[in-house]
This record gives sequence, C-alpha cells and structure tokens, in this order.
Amino acid sequence: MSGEGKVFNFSEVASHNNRHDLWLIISGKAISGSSKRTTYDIVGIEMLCDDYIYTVLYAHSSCRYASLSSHDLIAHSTISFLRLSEHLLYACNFLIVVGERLRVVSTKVYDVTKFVEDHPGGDEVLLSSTGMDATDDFEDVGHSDSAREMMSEYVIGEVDQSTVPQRTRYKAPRQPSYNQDKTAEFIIKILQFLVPIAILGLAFGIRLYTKST
Ligand code: HEM
Repeated sequence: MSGEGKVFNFSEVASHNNRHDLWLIISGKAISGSSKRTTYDIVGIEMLCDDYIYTVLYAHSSCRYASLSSHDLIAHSTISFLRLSEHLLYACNFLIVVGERLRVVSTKVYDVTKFVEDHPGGDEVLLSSTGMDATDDFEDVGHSDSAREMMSEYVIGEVDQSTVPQRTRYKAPRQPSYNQDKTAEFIIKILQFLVPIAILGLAFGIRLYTKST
C-alpha cells in the first residue's frame, strides 16, 4: 500500500489502460445497516437509485412471493442496479428484490498490472474495466471476501471524484412501437393498386372515344 494517500486525476488513471500497465477505479462501499431496506415491489424499481445493491432471489414464475419457500428459489446473487434493470427487461422468472443502501467510503485506484494474468475472472474483463469507474462491474460479479482482501495489495491511491465523468443513469430502452406511422406505407399500397386501374380505365375510355368518333 505504498502509494496510499495519493490522489489521482481521472484522466491520469484512465491512461494506464493496457495489460502491461493497468489501473482500475473501484469504490469501496459500506452497507449502512440503519437504512437497510427491503422491497418486494419490482414495479417501482426504476425509481430506486444507483447506490443500492440488490440481493435478488430468482423464483419460478408460477410462485407467488407470499408463499415462497427456499425450495422455490433458483438462485441468489447480489447485483447492481444496471444488471437488475436488464433482468427486469429480459427475465421471465419472478424476482424478489432486497435492496440494501450502500455508502461510498472511498474511490480507490488499483494498479493491477501484476495481477492481470492471474485474475481468476480472466484478463479481458480487467482490460475492459479501465477508463471508467469499474465498481458496478466488480460488484456485479459478487466477488468473495478473500477477493476483497486481496485488493489492498494493489491499492495505489484514490481518485479525485471531481474529475470522474458523471455516470449516465440507466434508462430502459423503449419497446418498439408497432403502430409507428404506418400511414405512408398504407398510401403506397393503395397507390400501387389504384394507379394500374386508373391507367387501364383511361386506355379503355380513349379506345371507346376513338371508336365512337
Ligand atoms: C483489484 C481488483 C480485483 C481483484 C483483486 C479481483 C479478484 C478476483 C478473484 C479472487 C476472483 C475469484 C472469485 C472470488 O474469489 O470472488 C475473481 C473472479 C472474477 N472477477 Fe475479479 N477481481 C478484481 C476486479 C475485477 C473487475 C474490475 C472485474 C470486472 C468485471 C472482475 C471480474 C471477475 C469475474 C468475471 C470473475 C469470475 C467470476 C466467476 O467465475 O464466478 N474482477 N476476481
């Protein structure tokens, strides 16, 4: 922890972004027990904010949460808001969400150059976590306590929060609307049908006229 106490600028951290020189930004977060909250209502999830970490219990869609037994639960994991939103969009399973309030205690910079090759999750994930606040990616994986203890070996300082670009809030993509302006399409179809009939009618009219004269 030789460099602890050093404060880096975001762009400086972001410039160490290759496998021979790799720095990561990961926030240390503490779960504050007092504001721990539980919600079983996934309808209002978009209103919940980023600094919650969610324990998600996946259950068969046929179960109602009121009568859930541990037997009904398929999996249990801790994921961030972003990942949770994806689940809400794509999962057909019923979800129970338990949110816990997190407090950012520090946003640390880790020099993981020596660890890249040995990272059990592979080098690619670490490389793709550079140049950004990698906290959510780190938390999404649900790293073990021993992984968290290892982190102290690599900490070299903190990042100056004011230099870190604001993270954009996740917005669920809008479902494509199927009745998006179909009027033009309809008019073209009608014209495709009417124009040949009009030409035929005109030709027929001309022929009748020339015959009679
Ligand atoms: C200093 C930073 C990091 C350390 C010390 C670290 C350490 C570890 C360790 C020890 C494991 C084995 C599983 C465990 O004990 O939890 C692991 C797995 C993993 N890590 Fe990291 N990690 C770091 C950062 C990251 C980041 C930024 C990502 C980005 C997504 C990441 C993604 C993964 C993945 C995908 C796995 C595999 C999980 C699995 O197979 O279940 N790690 N990491």
